[in-house]
Amino acid sequence: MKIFTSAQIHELDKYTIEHEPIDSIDLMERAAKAIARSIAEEWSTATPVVVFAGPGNNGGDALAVARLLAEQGYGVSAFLFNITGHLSADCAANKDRLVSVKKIQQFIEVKQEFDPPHLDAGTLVVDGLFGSGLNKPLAGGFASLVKYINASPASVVSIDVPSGLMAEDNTYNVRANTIHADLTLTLQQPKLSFLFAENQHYIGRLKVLDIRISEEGMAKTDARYHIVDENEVRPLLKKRSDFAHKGSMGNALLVAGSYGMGGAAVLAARACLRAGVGKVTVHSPKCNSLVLQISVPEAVVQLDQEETVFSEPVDAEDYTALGIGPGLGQSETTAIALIAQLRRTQCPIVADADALNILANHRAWLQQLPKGIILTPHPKEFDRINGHCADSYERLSRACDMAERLGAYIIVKGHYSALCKPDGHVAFNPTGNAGMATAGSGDVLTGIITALLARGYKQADACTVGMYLHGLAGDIAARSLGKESLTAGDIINYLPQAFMRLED
Ligand SMILES: NC(=O)C1=CN([C@@H]2O[C@H](COP(=O)(O)OP(=O)(O)OC[C@H]3O[C@@H](n4cnc5c(N)ncnc54)[C@H](OP(=O)(O)O)[C@@H]3O)[C@@H](O)[C@H]2O)[C@@H](O)CC1
Ligand SMILES: [K+]
Repeated sequence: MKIFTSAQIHELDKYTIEHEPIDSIDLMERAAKAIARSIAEEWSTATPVVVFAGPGNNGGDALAVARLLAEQGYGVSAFLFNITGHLSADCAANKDRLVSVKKIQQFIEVKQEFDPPHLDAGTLVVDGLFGSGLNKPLAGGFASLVKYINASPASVVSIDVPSGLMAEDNTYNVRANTIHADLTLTLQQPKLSFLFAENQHYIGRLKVLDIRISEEGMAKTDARYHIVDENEVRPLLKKRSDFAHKGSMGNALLVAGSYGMGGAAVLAARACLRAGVGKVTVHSPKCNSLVLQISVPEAVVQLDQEETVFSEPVDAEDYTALGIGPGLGQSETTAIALIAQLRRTQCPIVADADALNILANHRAWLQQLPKGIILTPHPKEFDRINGHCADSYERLSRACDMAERLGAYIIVKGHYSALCKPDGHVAFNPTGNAGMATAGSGDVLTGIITALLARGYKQADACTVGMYLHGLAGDIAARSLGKESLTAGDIINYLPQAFMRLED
């Protein structure tokens, strides 16, 4: 699903009006009907409803919803904030329609002074102050109103966007002046800012309402961001030839593990095998010899000359992919071996965990990374490499810049892991759950992506399929085991079911 920016949504709105064709007031009515329907599904007509409408089309939606709910028998009070004396055309038209409906309990157009209504726990507030047209932080009376609503025990439904939240960049926004919704009914598609962890408590539950924005318009519009779905992943999966043998299914090299961190190498190797690779070799310090041989008998173990750390680059000529970093440690010996390994390796590479921490300690080396390298930082690792980011939007923007600058694929891991590609596009992964926030989960992802690269998937496809499978395996595991008890090993154990689901 493409994620359009506010400016693009505005254009698509116009495109739909011109090409469907439909009058803009009728498109608003379509949106309002979908919103009123969703409200009626959850709140009975016994619920007192207080609607707060702003001067733009978000307010227009809200006034139309007020009318529709009043017609259905709800007790509705509506407040329209017209401080500047200017309403959008469709907001003004809906004001007139609302006033002409005699069923509304109370309608007040606020021009100056405002005496807020009492909001108790049984009240439903419909927040239609601002949507995708918010262009600066809320201040003054609007900020006070938002704080008043947030402090009340009432339930809050936000139309399209919780008022005060920008649809994309909230880096310079005033977060205290943002509605905390229980439910956000967003139109057509989630907004970019909804995908960021720090915004979840403003949005509450999210429901996306289809208002039939022109399919043709959406297909024609290039979106920088999109959310991956199963239909995109299925055709990317490589079929196994009946004549496959282990030599034709990829030869992966994992450079992983140090003293006390042999488990990371084990997890990456097991995940790599479960992701369908023909052969895996694990290069690890001598101390991990036994643990690897016993835990992953399918893997070839290649021992470093050192007892406890990775110290010498490996000849990677015969391998079809390299995964490097899990449990590697950050000793200076390892750092030097790492950069030498990255420089001399010709096959596709995924670098994770301590490989990223080492790069963070030697930022000048970033320029020497081979083009097409895949980096898989979690937010803290990314900030270590790139410098502190104030929020997820800033981190995403910087990750995009870095991906373009280095010609790299950067997966910033999170609830919606974001794959930033060198061409500036970003793919968000929708699978996965909070149970996967557990040690070793990242090592498993590294193993999966290494396997896919080794099998011949292009970098972007290996990342997309790898993220999706990793999350899907975690989701299937969580259904059987619950989120609390989920371990990284469980993600590996459920990979077969994830593959089978996609191959169905
Ligand atoms: N395709 C779709 O998805 C459809 C979308 N629809 C709906 O349209 C909504 C977008 O409507 P919109 O463009 O009119 O913007 P909206 O959010 O109402 O605000 C604009 C007004 O707010 C003002 N303003 C801005 N910031 C401010 C601030 N900090 N403090 C004070 N004022 C501020 C701004 O004034 P300005 O600064 O421009 O003078 C302007 O007056 C969208 O969210 C959805 O609900 C549906 O109807 C149908 C199809
Ligand atoms: K809103």
